[in-house]
Amino acid sequence: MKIRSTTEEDRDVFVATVHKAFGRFPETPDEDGGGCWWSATEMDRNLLAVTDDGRPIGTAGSYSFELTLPGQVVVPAAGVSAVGVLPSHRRQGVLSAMMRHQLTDLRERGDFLSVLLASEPAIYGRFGYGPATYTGRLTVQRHRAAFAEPRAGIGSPGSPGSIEVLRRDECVDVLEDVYDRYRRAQPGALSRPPRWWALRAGQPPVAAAPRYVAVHRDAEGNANGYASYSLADGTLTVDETIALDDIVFVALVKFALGHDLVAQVVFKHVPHEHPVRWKFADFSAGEASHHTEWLWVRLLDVPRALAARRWFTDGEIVLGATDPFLGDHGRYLLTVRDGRGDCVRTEREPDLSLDVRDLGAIYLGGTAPSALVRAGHMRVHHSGAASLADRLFRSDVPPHCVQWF
Ligand SMILES: CC(=O)SCCNC(=O)CCNC(=O)[C@H](O)C(C)(C)COP(=O)(O)OP(=O)(O)OC[C@H]1O[C@@H](n2cnc3c(N)ncnc32)[C@H](O)[C@@H]1OP(=O)(O)O
Repeated sequence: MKIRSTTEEDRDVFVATVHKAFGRFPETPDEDGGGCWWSATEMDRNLLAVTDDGRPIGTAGSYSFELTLPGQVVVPAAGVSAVGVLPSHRRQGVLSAMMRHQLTDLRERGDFLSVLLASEPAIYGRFGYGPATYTGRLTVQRHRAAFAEPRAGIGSPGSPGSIEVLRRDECVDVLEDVYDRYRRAQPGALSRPPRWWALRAGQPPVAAAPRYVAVHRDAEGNANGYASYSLADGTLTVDETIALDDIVFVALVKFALGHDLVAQVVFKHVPHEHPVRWKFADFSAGEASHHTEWLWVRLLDVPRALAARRWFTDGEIVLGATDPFLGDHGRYLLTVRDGRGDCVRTEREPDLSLDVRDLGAIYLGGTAPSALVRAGHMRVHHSGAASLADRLFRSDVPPHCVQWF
């Protein structure tokens, strides 16, 4: 078996192989490639595993995304996707070989972070990825959806905005623009490169499936939020509610819950701790479900990654980090002053010892280090180390990602 990089000429064989691995059939693309999740794949970043006589048996791709870090820092991140090994060739180390090849390639390209969505959570920890953002659904029965008066008087119904209902195809430019402004301010969010919108790749509302979109505008008529939705059998399902502030978010939630001929509204991608649940007079009006990890993060260069994000508490910590898959072990001194982190290798004794996968999990501030200490995955070397790490690694805004890739 050998692993090789692909070019545009390999697109058909790459697409056929990944579909065979997933047991699915490639949809026939329409004229502009609409609706095919794989259409935006970047063939100069992909790998193909082939047998000695040249038959393809495995695939691994990566997109050139941007990721927003705590403190609204936007950095490049490789979005690993389209990973598959033919059912006839599994559990023989093909994926492990592709992961090693891919991580080495990404480092050589200068990437210091890679991210993915895992088809099964058991797969990627061994390769150094940890779950860093979480998502869930909020289902609200309309008859229970009375709103509480804001006790501080902020965000009351009179917010001077308007909503227009458009078909997805009538407002793609608006969606692209609002999403882009949203994701730059939201830790954990990924870019949706223009190519994704042009090719209608991914899932709705990027994919061209029929959708209505409630576009929210401010008093000057500038779009500052949207909710893309569909309605079937009395359930209105919102794919994503993207808002530039909380007042717009609530306006879109109210819009969805005000829709006639609807018994319940399912809001996808609303994390369980989202403040919108406090907006209901009955706290339990919104039923949280489908809580799951979403974006997995892998640090490819620990000092660069730690120096890239912003920090919200001054202090210093020594991390003893092991990277069993890439055989890279080290002690790192992180010093935070005025929001900036400086990270260097050190000989000092660690406060905390951890696997690089757990560093990926805590990196965006969405997983508390103390949870991983309590789970027995991180070792503290003195009694204050877990709370020190909790204070340091938290994010100003909880990380969240709605992008599917
Ligand atoms: C980011 C994405 O694209 S997610 C999509 C991932 N792809 C899929 O889910 C498609 C269907 N599945 C597959 O194609 C394959 O089963 C893969 C890609 C998940 C695994 O490929 P393989 O070549 O079989 O993996 P490989 O043999 O290298 O396994 C390495 C280790 O991971 C373990 N492993 C691999 N897949 C799984 C799994 N699904 N669940 C649990 N453990 C797994 C193996 O047991 C092995 O463990 P070991 O080192 O202790 O022996």
